[in-house]
Amino acid sequence: MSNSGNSNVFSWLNAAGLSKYYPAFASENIDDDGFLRLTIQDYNRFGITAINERKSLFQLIQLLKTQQQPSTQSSIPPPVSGQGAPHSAKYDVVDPYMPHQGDSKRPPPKSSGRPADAPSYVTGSKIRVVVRKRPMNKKELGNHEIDIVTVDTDDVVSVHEQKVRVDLTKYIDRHRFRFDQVFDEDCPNEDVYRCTAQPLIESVFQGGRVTCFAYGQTGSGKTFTMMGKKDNGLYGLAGKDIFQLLRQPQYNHMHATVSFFEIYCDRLFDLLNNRKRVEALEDHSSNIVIHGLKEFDATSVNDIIAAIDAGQNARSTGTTSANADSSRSHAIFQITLKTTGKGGRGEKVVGKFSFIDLAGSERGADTRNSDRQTRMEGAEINKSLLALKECIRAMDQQHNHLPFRGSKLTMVLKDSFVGENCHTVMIANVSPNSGSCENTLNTLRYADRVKELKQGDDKVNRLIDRARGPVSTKPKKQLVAKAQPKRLAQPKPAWRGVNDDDDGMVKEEDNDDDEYDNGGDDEQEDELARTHEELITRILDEEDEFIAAHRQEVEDMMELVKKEMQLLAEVEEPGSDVDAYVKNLDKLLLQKIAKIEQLRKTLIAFQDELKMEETMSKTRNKR
Ligand SMILES: Nc1ncnc2c1ncn2[C@@H]1O[C@H](COP(=O)(O)OP(=O)(O)OP(=O)(O)O)[C@@H](O)[C@H]1O
Repeated sequence: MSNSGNSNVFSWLNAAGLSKYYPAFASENIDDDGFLRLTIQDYNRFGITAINERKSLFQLIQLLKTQQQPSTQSSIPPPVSGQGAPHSAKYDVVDPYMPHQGDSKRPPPKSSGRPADAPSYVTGSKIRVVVRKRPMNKKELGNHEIDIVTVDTDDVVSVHEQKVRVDLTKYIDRHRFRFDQVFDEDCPNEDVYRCTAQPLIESVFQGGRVTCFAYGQTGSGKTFTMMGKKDNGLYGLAGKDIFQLLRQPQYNHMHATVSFFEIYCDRLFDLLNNRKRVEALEDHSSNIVIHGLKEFDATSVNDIIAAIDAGQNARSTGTTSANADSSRSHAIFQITLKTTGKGGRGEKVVGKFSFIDLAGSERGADTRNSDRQTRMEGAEINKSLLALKECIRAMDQQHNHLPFRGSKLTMVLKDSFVGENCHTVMIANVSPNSGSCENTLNTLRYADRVKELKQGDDKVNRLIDRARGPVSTKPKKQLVAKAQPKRLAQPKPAWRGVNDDDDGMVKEEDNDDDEYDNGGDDEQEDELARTHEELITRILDEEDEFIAAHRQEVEDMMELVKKEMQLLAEVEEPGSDVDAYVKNLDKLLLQKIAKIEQLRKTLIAFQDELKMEETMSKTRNKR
């Protein structure tokens, strides 16, 4: 087969107003003369019933155009997304576990064709991974970018990557991933909520810890999903259901509190208290307590909206320019249910719902940036996303040791990973435009990795066990770094993808051998990247220590200055002992010199680390 006709395909489809079908055409389908060779899948996809092996693109365009007419009484299903069921039915879920939900007329969810159609948390798994595609925006359409992401049946999402061969011919590399659920660009927040967070609300009243992450590149729709417009984001929708349940008599001994904080460069800032820095500390029972974090009582969804507005405002109007960009920090909004103690005393936490709007996933790749602050942010984001994946894995596989100390993000979420009644939902948001292809693939690979390790997947568990050896309480940095693709700082390599095969079947592709069988250059580069990222983490820790040492030095100096003033006052008294004055002053000056020298020594060591980091960054960029 030839692909010479393929270069014109896009312009033909574009001219016919059908450019969105372009990703569906693999180059192999086009003959020299512009005829298509259609597979059985294509027949199904386009609803072609006449068994004719060859069909001209023109004929196909006519067919597709006919299908697009709203008035057409055709029984042909829509060709690209939402095949089979009309869209409104596609995401509607009647959740048998939520009797308060009300609308019993809703049709059942579209079958995925897999045995377990019930939510995964009902079928035993503690994690559920879904993908949400956002619509193309005006800018992307204005730039004539193509929508390369299609949402297929059976919860499969496909990315049609445009590639060029060495002989400069173009072709499409199609990557397919299957998730628990995939939402297309027309799906409203309410449906995403109904299929992800809502079925877990009641478990929070039963002592559960539920965590809902929005993951994806900057601008892919994380905030849109979490916040929505007014109160139709996941935060607000969950709030509505929580308060509705709180009004029921069996829960009248409970009340809700909210807190909102962000993690920037491994440091915590309270978004409901002027972005004050707060600390995550481990108490004597190994619980993580966020010391100084403000919690506010919430009695209605309006309180939730007000808290979110205040927090978002604090996020975008922060005093430092660096962390003013929300895509560089993780935002954590928590609704905690507590028993109401007498006179406000003796409160006990019943359950907690945590929503996390994660930092832009592509920021983790910023470890090669020329600006040190950006490199630091990138390294911390990378570290936290890797640690998060490790913790979700450990939780789902019920490992005894949870590597929550791998980052502040996992540390503050410790209680959401341990215990029987913990559930996690990850919403991987993707942008549809061709310019975001690499980031979209990275997002899907990361999410795929989280999903792949769901409990019960014996084959994968075996792979992991082989790679891991004994379980440790620290994240396997070496393993993680080795698993990085050539662009090391990307959050996730293609451990396993689902690719198209000739027969059109979705096939699983194990790339596990590649993880451990890199070439020498790759290994060297991995090693360098790992050392570099470790150095960045160390610098961040040392920065805190240095600032603390400097503060201590200033306080000590003030003490010494006070003593000097005392000496001055004494020496100015008539008949003062000048020998004692000189002796004591000398002592004080020596102490001051010692303090300054000590601080300077620390400063020089810190400076050396910064220089080393700069050199490493340059070396990595040259490679
Ligand atoms: N499903 C959707 N439907 C309609 N518009 C959407 C959807 N998802 C995102 N958008 C729009 O796309 C833009 C980017 O979305 P959003 O700000 O949520 O991205 P983000 O991933 O949170 O980015 P950042 O990491 O910068 O915070 C916004 O203008 C938003 O309104």
